[in-house]
Formats: sequence, C-alpha cells, structure tokens
Amino acid sequence: MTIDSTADHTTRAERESETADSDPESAVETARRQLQHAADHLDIDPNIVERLKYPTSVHEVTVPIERDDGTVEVYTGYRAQHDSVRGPHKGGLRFHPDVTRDECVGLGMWMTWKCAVMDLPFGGAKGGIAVDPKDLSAAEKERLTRRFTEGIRSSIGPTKDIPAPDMGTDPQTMAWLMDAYSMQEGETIPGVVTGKPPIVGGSEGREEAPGRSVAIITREVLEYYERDLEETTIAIQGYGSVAANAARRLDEWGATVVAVSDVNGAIYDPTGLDPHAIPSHDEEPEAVMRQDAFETLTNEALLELDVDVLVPAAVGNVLTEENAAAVDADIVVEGANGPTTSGADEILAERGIPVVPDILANAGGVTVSYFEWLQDINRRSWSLERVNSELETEMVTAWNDVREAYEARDVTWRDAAYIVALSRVASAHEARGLWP
Ligand SMILES: NC(=O)C1=CN([C@@H]2O[C@H](COP(=O)(O)OP(=O)(O)OC[C@H]3O[C@@H](n4cnc5c(N)ncnc54)[C@H](OP(=O)(O)O)[C@@H]3O)[C@@H](O)[C@H]2O)C=CC1
Ligand SMILES: O=C(O)CCC(=O)C(=O)O
Repeated sequence: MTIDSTADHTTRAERESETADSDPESAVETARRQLQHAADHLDIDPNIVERLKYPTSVHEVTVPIERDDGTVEVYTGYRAQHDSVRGPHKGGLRFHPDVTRDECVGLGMWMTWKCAVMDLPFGGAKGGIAVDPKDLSAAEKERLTRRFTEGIRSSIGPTKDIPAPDMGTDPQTMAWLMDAYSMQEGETIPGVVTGKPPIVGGSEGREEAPGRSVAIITREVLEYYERDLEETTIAIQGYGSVAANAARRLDEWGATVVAVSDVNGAIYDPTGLDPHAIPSHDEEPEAVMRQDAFETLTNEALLELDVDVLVPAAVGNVLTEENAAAVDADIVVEGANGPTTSGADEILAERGIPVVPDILANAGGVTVSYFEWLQDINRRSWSLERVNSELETEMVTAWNDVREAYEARDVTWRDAAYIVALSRVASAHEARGLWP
C-alpha cells in the first residue's frame, strides 16, 4: 500500500482543514502544521509524514449518567489513538466543556512526539469528555468516569493504551478508572492507567511532575541564554496541576513568580507572590482571584506582562496572531499543551522570542507515568527521591538532545524538538515496515 502525497490533488488533511476555515485554529490543524514544518527540515519518507497526520483510530462513546436528582444526562466521550509504532498509546483524559474529536486527535499527536522526544517506549493518545466537571458532584463524576471506562474498555489496557490525568481529571479519577477496568477484567490491573494515588499503584511525584519538568526546562533554557534564575521574573497562566507545581518549584529555586491566574483573572505583584500560600486548582478551584493581591489583571493582560519568562500553563490557543506582537516576555516556556497557534509561533520567531515547546517542557508528566507503569508491572514502588532524580536525568537528557538539534540547524526550539521526535518515530516506522 502506498499513500500518494505528491500527486496533484488535495490531501485529506487539507480537505479537513478547509471545512474548518472560519473557526479558530483547532489543535489538530496546529499539530499538522507543526508536523509538516518540522518534516520540511528532515529527509524522511513523505508517505510517513502523510500517515502521521492522522490518528490510527478515534473511539467516540455516548456516556449517559444518572444525576443526583434522578434525571439522566448524556455526554460524549472520545479516545483518539494517534500512533503506536514505538509502544502502547499513552496520554491523558480531559474533562472540559470544549473537548471535541479534533482536539483529542491534535492532543494525541502531541503525545506521540512528547513520548518520542523523551525516548519513552510509548505512542500517543488523548481522550476526554465534553463536560464541565465543576457542574458535577463527586458521585456524578465517579459514575461518569466508570461509564466512560466501560465504553472504551476494549481499546485500553496496559499494553494497548494507558490513560492518565489532564485538565479536569485527577488521581481520584484515575483510581475510579482503574477500578472500573479491573472489576470487568476480573483482576486488579493497576498498569491500565497512570496518575493514580500511590495507595493503588500510583507513583510518588507523578502529580507534581509536569510542573517540575516545566521548572527544570525553564532553568536549562535560562542557563542556555546565560540568565540567572535568581534574577528572573516569571508570569504563569493558570494555577492547576501544571502551573502551581511549576510556580512552587521555580520559587523554591530562587526565581520570582510575579503573576498567576485562574479562570476568572490574574493576580500580579512585581516584587513576587508566594506560590505556596495560594491554593492550587486541585486544593481549591478558582482560589487565585480570591487572594489579596497588589494588583489584579485579566488573563489576557498576564500574557503581555514585561517579564523574563512567560509560562502559559492553563488552556490552549492563548498566544495568537492577535496578541503575539504584544508579548513582552523574553522567553516563553509552554506549560499547557498547544498554547501557541501557528500564526503566533511565526510572529514570536520573527521577534526573536524563543518558545520552548510543550512536548518537551511539560513532558515530566508522561515520564513519571512511564516510571509508574514500570512500578506497576514490577509490583515494586520507587521512593520520591528516586522518581525525582530519574526525572531530572531524563529531562536533562531530552533537553540536551533538543539543544543539539537546535544548534545544528537554523530552526526554532519547537522545530528542534519535533526533529528529535519525528526522526525517532519515522525510523521506527521504517524499521517495522509500512504501515503499522
Ligand atoms: N495534568 C497533567 O498531567 C498534564 C497537563 N498538561 C496540560 O497542562 C494544561 C493544564 O492542565 P492541568 O494543570 O492538569 O489542569 P487543571 O485542571 O489542574 O488546572 C487548570 C487550570 O487552568 C485554569 N483555567 C481554566 N480555564 C482557564 C482559562 N480560560 N483561562 C485561564 N485559566 C484557566 C483553572 O482555573 P480554575 O481553578 O479557576 O478552574 C486551573 O487553574 C493543559 O493544557 C494540560 O493538557 C500537560 C502535561 C501533563
Ligand atoms: O501521563 C501521561 O500519560 C500523559 C499526560 C498528558 O496528557 C500530557 O502530557 O499531556
């Protein structure tokens, strides 16, 4: 079988993009553009690139649940599996009102590159349910998670596809998923999901890992540009799992975190906030704007603060063609997945503002998920010290791989990370033969 991507006709990706012309750029469009951009720097089979623009499969399930008042509400859930040439599909589950099929496909593609840039033996996937978890009681969330797990049960498993937390989900959600799956399979199978509480096979350090990796990569990029972490001001959008942990680590390491935000807006203090005194989203949703603050700002204004480092770590598509010219940070480190549209990427590159991409910066989450999966298989847990020490090693190794690609070619940091990832994925496809 061959995929003819050179013939004079539009590709499926182009046709799909045309239908979404008037909408803001979707995650899958951004992901495809980024893939093509990086592929243009590499001598790889264009058929492999064409194949990688699509998921292997997308599961869509109807998720009816009984609300606490006895009525039934019906939600839609997805699991998009992008590529598994290097190992089982891996990636988070998102509970958020904006979840769509295309978003899951785009986020699943990013997981493939994220696992490859970290050299983990996983492919990429992402899933979610279009729901506002803040509208549900804990019991309703549990019923939703169990019903969704039943819907996707045949396509997940420790050697097939391993979900994990993402926006709107947490260790408790993962424990319910593990229990629902294990009950149906007739045995306890902790390795079906990562990000669980340690008492049921979760790893120490998993929850704070994506934020820790954002902090490690921020430290490395500052060193690369010969900047002192202790003289660095940082604005962070969001205050969830990724943002709060990044803020706390960076603060402990001597940086000055001057702004953080929740869905309602941002707080700002040019002399520095105390990230440990502000409850994270998991500790108390929407708590940021309830803090006493030197100044409050909108989320949009946070992105335009004059700081050394800007870390968008909440939702996607916040840096766009409309505001990229107003970004006043010297460096952007992506904590969220897909915070920068392709148009914004170009403007920031023209302005000489380095953007360190999500697939490297927040990859600590999936890396410790890999450690968790190993611990589950071996039925032996690691200490927090071991987890953090191995995470540090993996992050610095990946940083060095990306830095070498960056120095070897005239490319952006995003292209450099894609070059590392795509080379590994494409080589695996070539070695296995077309088209696993
Ligand atoms: N969790 C993980 O393991 C990983 C997550 N990521 C990515 O990081 C990002 C954040 O995820 P995570 O920290 O887990 O999410 P959480 O659900 O823990 O937190 C989300 C945070 O974003 C805030 N928020 C929600 N909507 C908006 C908005 N429109 N504008 C500004 N802030 C908003 C929330 O505020 P409020 O409290 O008011 O709701 C909350 O502080 C996502 O892009 C996710 O895909 C990446 C790697 C791993
Ligand atoms: O831990 C994982 O498997 C994936 C986490 C995730 O969804 C992400 O890194 O975006």
